[in-house]
Amino acid sequence: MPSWRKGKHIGYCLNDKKKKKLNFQGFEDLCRKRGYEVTEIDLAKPLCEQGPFDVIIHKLSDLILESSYDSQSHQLIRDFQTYVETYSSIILLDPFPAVRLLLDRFESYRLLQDFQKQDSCIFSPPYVELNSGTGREAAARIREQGLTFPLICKTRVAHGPSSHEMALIFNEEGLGAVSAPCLLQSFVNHDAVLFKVFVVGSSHFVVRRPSLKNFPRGESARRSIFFNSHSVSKPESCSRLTELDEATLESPPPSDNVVCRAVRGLRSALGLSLFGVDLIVEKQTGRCAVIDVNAFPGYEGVPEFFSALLNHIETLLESYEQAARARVLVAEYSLHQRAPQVDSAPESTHGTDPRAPWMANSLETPKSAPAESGFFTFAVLPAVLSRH
Ligand SMILES: Nc1ncnc2c1ncn2[C@@H]1O[C@H](COP(=O)(O)OP(=O)(O)OP(=O)(O)O)[C@@H](O)[C@H]1O
Ligand SMILES: O=P(O)(O)O[C@H]1[C@H](OP(=O)(O)O)[C@@H](OP(=O)(O)O)[C@@H](O)[C@@H](O)[C@@H]1OP(=O)(O)O
Ligand SMILES: [Mg+2]
Ligand SMILES: [Mg+2]
Repeated sequence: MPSWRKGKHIGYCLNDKKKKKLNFQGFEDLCRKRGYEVTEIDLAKPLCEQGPFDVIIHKLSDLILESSYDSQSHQLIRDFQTYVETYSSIILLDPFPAVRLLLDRFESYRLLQDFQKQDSCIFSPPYVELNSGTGREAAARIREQGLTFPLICKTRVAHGPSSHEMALIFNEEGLGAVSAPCLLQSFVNHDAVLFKVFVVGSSHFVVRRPSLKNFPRGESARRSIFFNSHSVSKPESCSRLTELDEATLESPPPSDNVVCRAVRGLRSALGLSLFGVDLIVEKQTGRCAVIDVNAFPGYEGVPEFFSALLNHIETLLESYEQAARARVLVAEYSLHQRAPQVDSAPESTHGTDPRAPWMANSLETPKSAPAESGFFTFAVLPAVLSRH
């Protein structure tokens, strides 16, 4: 067994629905088979009695959201965060600030707008944010921004049952029913096919799903359509809204190159390991649009999920161990350099030690490297450097 695996402890914290849906017991079994200790974390008990942990996997989205208005949840999240900060060697999948960003569509769509400026391989449909106000104000904002109907209305909160309630709006009158805070996004015709990209560390998997059918562009007299996103884009979804009115050829998926660039860019911008990106291909132009980003999605249709997750964890553990070893070497080296020279190598040897420049550079990389330079620079090395 490699040294970085020895005695390692993985904790996880998922609600019953998530555990059941993922059949998470299968992951526990896989981890134990490879020699890991695995513990389901009980948030009602002090974390320090359940650890120490090397890795913690969680989907605490419910609790993070509740923590903004419920004092008990607030305390639980604070305790969790304090624990993880105190034991900075813990690899947390995923960090709270990045998860929090995805719980708020205003935040995540702003990030997508910025992202499309850097890489035009994808676009994010234009939208307006509505914090408050009436339909009339919404109409004014839409005209101001030059958005055209149809529009899709999404709640600001991106997680939880009510966050999946949406509306398709075809005219100004329909705006009367929107309730803020929400956003109104341009509807993009895409032949009723959605591509879900499920990301696990440096791997990703593309799964085809049903999606909303095409609608004529421009304002029309049609009544608004209210729907739940889970009734249109789940593998088993069977809705009139996903039945195309016209016969079309099966849409090809976006190119590997586009998907890879989008995933790499978003992973780096978000600093997340476990997330999903919903892509659609615009019918008129063939351009690829990102319409949704989800923290720790369902991975349905990805039989390799557990092995990919464990491989990712092992990659992180191994690089943490390597970085820790490098730090020890650096510390030893500098001690050695400061120590009085007695009878060891001649002084000049220290100055020309080939390890020295490499180690100095490697330690400076995280501070100077741009965030786009990849997941390891963004998410792993800073944590590695603060580990010991
Ligand atoms: N801008 C758009 N243009 C066309 N169709 C869209 C657009 N945005 C969303 N859709 C359709 O609406 C569905 C739900 O939208 P979205 O993915 O934003 O909702 P969600 O509730 O966050 O989904 P999830 O369950 O993946 O978190 C999509 O699967 C797609 O069919
Ligand atoms: O479990 P499911 O398969 O329904 O997973 C869904 C997940 O529900 P969860 O709460 O159980 O994780 C949803 O989370 P919340 O938005 O509600 O946070 C969201 O991420 C969907 O995108 C996932 O559907 P998918 O995109 O994978 O099809
Ligand atoms: Mg979605
Ligand atoms: Mg979503």
